[in-house]
Amino acid sequence: MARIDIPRKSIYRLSIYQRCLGKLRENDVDTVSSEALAKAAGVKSTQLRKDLAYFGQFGTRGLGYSVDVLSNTIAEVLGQNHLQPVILVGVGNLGSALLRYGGFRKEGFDVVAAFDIAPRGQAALKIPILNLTEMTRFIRENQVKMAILTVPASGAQAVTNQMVESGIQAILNFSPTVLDVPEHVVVNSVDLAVELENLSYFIR
Ligand SMILES: NC(=O)c1ccc[n+]([C@@H]2O[C@H](COP(=O)([O-])OP(=O)(O)OC[C@H]3O[C@@H](n4cnc5c(N)ncnc54)[C@H](O)[C@@H]3O)[C@@H](O)[C@H]2O)c1
Repeated sequence: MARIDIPRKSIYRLSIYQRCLGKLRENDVDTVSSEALAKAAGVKSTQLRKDLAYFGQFGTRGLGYSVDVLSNTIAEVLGQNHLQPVILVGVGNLGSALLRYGGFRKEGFDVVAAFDIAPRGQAALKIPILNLTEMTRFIRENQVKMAILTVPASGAQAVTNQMVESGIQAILNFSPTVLDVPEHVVVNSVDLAVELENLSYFIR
């Protein structure tokens, strides 16, 4: 499957479809029409069909999609069939708040360790908080491919370089800086200020 040719927004929407399918599963619903699933996901049904067409032929005309088959396929595409190990770097206010959140595991992500230049023991966090000097060895030994970056902007690029050299291929970046990474590495940046700014436009 040529992942490269699939638009990133389609991959985002797969996660949204997967959440809707999860709710249908909880309610013991076996099949769903593309219109109903699209409506639940907040997209047009043409968009849904186009997104799913990247991954094969689903659904039967008039019958809709099998909730189980579609959900399992999306899980496979998104790599949710096994727990994905993730590390976090920068255990300050934001980093430790994220580490205290226990919900990533049920979404398929296992935050296995966190790193800091000045690690402080935080028993409540339940995972090892290690010195940054141990990061490369840890990533290689545990074949970690994903990282969450919550260091100050000044250190973000250097940490990123070290992560990428060690084998990290996907970074969820909270640092307010544009990261320079090689082509095979994907960065998703989150900036709550941008989101707030966008909302503030609509309340005028
Ligand atoms: N994207 C967002 O919406 C959003 C929201 C809040 C904060 N942030 C950003 O997240 C980052 C962290 O914010 P915070 O409030 O948690 O800061 P903080 O100062 O509380 O924590 C930063 C932590 O990173 C560690 N650190 C510093 N340099 C490091 C390095 N080179 N390698 C490893 N660890 C290092 C520090 O020891 C500290 O524990 C900042 O860049 C901030 O701007 C982003």
